[in-house]
Amino acid sequence: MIEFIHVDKTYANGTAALRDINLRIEQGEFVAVIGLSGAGKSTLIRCINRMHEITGGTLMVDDVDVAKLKGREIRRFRRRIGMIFQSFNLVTRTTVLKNVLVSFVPELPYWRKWTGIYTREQKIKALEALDKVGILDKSFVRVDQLSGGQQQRVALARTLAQSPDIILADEPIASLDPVTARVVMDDFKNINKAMSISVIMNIHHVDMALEYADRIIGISQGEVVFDGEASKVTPEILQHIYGGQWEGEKHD
Ligand SMILES: Nc1ncnc2c1ncn2[C@@H]1O[C@H](COP(=O)(O)OP(=O)(O)OP(=O)(O)O)[C@@H](O)[C@H]1O
Repeated sequence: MIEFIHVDKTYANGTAALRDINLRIEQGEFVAVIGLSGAGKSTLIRCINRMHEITGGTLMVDDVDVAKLKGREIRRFRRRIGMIFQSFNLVTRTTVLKNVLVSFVPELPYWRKWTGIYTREQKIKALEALDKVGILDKSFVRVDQLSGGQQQRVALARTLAQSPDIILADEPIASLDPVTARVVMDDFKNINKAMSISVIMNIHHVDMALEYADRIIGISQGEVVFDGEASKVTPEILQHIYGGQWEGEKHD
């Protein structure tokens, strides 16, 4: 469970990105965070794994008070939380399998880190993760020979291999065409449902958010202005979230 209790985030330059956020996200939910550019979506997501520090309130992940973690505890805590970015963050000049195996590096003993020797179990786990996202046949292909959608699936497999409880996804389909975006969203949904991994996704494609997520959190100027089931979202609610600037989905 993720719980925001009166959470504020003010950046060093004085920008108040999050104001008095109160949220409770249960294990296994698929949540889409929507709102105008600059509303605070990315900040909200990145506070959960402490890529950003909150400046007020309390943020709990299960029984962990995230702000109180120190040094090695932060690294251990982050192992439970996968992060997917718009830009995939892969090493493109090496194979798919090696990119997934990288997720085990923090667990390796010192000497194995340098030699890059992974155990049989780790290799099997990596291949299983690639199978789950449907690209097992690409395991020995170099990442730079894959399409954008396939690369995002490698990133997803890398995250899955670390057996996370939560996946944070920061605009994961922003650079993909609509057909490929749908394939990647299907992967997220399958993983969410089959493995009960919570997915918290910051997404600009409102139609995709409404179709795939169970719950929508609408953010405007750092505040939660809507929190409810995706099926209950109306054009009026979207107008409210987007400050009257909602004109329907643009497909480009
Ligand atoms: N490192 C930073 N330092 C100062 N201000 C920041 C920083 N990162 C974000 N901000 C500001 O905080 C506010 C929220 O930004 P954030 O990136 O969370 O919005 P967002 O809704 O994710 O936007 P987008 O959809 O464009 O990614 C914005 O006003 C932004 O300019």
